[in-house]
Amino acid sequence: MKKILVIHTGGTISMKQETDGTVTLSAENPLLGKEDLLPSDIQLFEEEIFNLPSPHIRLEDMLAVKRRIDRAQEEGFYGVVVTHGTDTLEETAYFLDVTLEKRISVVLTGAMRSSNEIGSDGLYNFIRAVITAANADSANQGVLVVFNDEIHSAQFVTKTHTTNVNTFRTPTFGPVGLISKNGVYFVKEAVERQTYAIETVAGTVPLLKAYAGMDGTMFEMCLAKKVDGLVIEAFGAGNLPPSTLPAVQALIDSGIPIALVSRCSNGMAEDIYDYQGGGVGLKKMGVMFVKGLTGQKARIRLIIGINAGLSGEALIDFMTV
Ligand SMILES: NC(=O)C[C@H](N)C(=O)O
Repeated sequence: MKKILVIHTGGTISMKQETDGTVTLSAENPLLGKEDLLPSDIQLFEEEIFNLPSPHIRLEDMLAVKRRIDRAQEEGFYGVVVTHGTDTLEETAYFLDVTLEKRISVVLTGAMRSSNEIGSDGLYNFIRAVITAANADSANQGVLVVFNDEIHSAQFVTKTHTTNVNTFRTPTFGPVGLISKNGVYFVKEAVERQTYAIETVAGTVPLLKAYAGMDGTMFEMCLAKKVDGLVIEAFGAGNLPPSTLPAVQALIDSGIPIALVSRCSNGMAEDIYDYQGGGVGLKKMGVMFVKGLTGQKARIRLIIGINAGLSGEALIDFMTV
């Protein structure tokens, strides 16, 4: 028997549609008691640790999920499935990927259509996630996200569509595997990663997106608020308008770590352009170029780095791997 722990956290997968078309929290989780739909060698243990729409999920909640999975590893579970709202699912998945010293499979899933909507994807995704968690190859992968018969790594997956069931994509690198009618197939090996077992998630780390004509106002506000770190979604390969530079420099001078990603949905930020505001100058100023992560994941990473006590060169190494 393969014992799989299911941690329900809420989201559309556990919601229902009202007669007026609005979608709300359901008092009873519609996924409970579906073991009959699974292969007979899988035994489910389900816990509803919260029932939150995922815009309500905080870093503290992600830490609570991580701690429950730590215990599950000690309790001898074969794997863990986390059901979660899709809005912030990628952030929780990435948080777990960087903080869990993982020895068993960990799979996140959710739904785009609530439990009683026509074509609801919740139960289907749930069953496929459990089957993936029970697969022998899944433990060797990082934290996984299963949607619509695709398996994605937590590191690069992102929600790309507001309502489509095929919303979770991995833009630059593609999925790591798929679930067919007969089995689970991985086509990529997991990238070697170092994990950081943090105990706190303190700190204010805003995320700013660059736009044409941006000036230093938002950066000055961050300085005035004494933020603990900042993530910038810069243009293209990693560039900013010249008018932001004095404020960016002031933040760096006051010791606030700044990480930079691209606002493009494909590729990675690099120091290529050597004009005013270009990546070459930003890197020389001390801005950390993060490879391939979205802004929201770079923010999770910077908070983890800060709470792991990293600073200076160690923080740069952690952020720029
Ligand atoms: N599809 C979903 O789960 C979206 C919902 N707003 C949530 O994240 O909780």
